[in-house]
Amino acid sequence: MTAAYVALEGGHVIEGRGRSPGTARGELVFTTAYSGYEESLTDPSYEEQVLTFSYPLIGNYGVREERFESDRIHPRAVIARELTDDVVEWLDSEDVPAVDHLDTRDVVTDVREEGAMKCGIAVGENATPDDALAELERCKAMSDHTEIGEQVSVAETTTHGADNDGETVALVDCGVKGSIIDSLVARDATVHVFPHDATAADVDAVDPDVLFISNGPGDPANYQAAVDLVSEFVEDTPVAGICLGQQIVARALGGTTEKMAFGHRGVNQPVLDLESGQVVMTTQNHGYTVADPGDHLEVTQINVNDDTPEGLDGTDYDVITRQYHPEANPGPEDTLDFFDDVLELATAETPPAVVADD
Ligand SMILES: NC(=O)CC[C@H](N)C(=O)O
Repeated sequence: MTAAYVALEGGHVIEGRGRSPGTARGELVFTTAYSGYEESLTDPSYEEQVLTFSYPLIGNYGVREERFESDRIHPRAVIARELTDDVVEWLDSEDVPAVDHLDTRDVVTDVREEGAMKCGIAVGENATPDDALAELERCKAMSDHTEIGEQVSVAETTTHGADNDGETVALVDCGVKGSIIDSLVARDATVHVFPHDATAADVDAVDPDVLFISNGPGDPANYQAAVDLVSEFVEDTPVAGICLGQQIVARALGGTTEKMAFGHRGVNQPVLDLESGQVVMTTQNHGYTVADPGDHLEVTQINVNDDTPEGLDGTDYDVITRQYHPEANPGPEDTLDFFDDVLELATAETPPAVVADD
């Protein structure tokens, strides 16, 4: 075991036990999820962040690739009270620094009180507090990661469920989780996954029944191409979105987004559906929120803890979005029917088949 230091914005340095060596910097956030570490670590929405697990033991059921949401680990570094050897081996194999044996209650309390903050990490035989402080010094604010979409998106368009008979989905990949694509393909959709900066002509070429904006890391203000795409399509094509997708859709329709103090990350965030009065448990991972939905969207679901918008519907256009993660990986499966609703919206817009009248 080696030395490990975590330098927090403001200069406070916490000492821990080094498990996977290296230096890193990023926005310090925490998740309260007590399982699902494989899904969280491979969720592209954690790009440029340092993930603290508030649950004290991480790795107790091993590491299995079939649970991965993408092909790599996205947080820049990982902090937990206790990491198992299995998970450390995985982090080490991808050069992701890891620290344990520190009081994560202190880290979480700091983030809750001060908000998500920059941090610097140094782990290794000769690591020093100054190395961690030097990383902190170089850490950018999340909103300054203007090219973050490029870091996580596909380079070329790919197609999933090509042999399916259902709806055609044009999914804009701003850092999509694999289980979102799987949820659509399992419902017989053909999903064309486009780079985050796809043009209207690219998307038009597949004649989509619905334009779907994915989840993804960073500030929605840094995804102007996707915002423009929504504006161009929304009059004629149904639009759906998850998490970053909800934020992008709101920005495209005259709404605004803002940074939250420390965000929502966990698997037991209660959400109230304003029409049915039903509360569902949801899985979440976001640090921004829709501040004002604008004139073309209405809030249909809210977070029970802080009233922030969790679901939006179009008032003038066919639009449906969620701030939480209905694909529920990890998470309770209360919300999977979102994908049925999206495909129903898409079906409704499909012009009736022309039947020969002979
Ligand atoms: N999971 C997501 O799509 C996250 C959205 C956005 N990056 C946020 O932090 O709010």
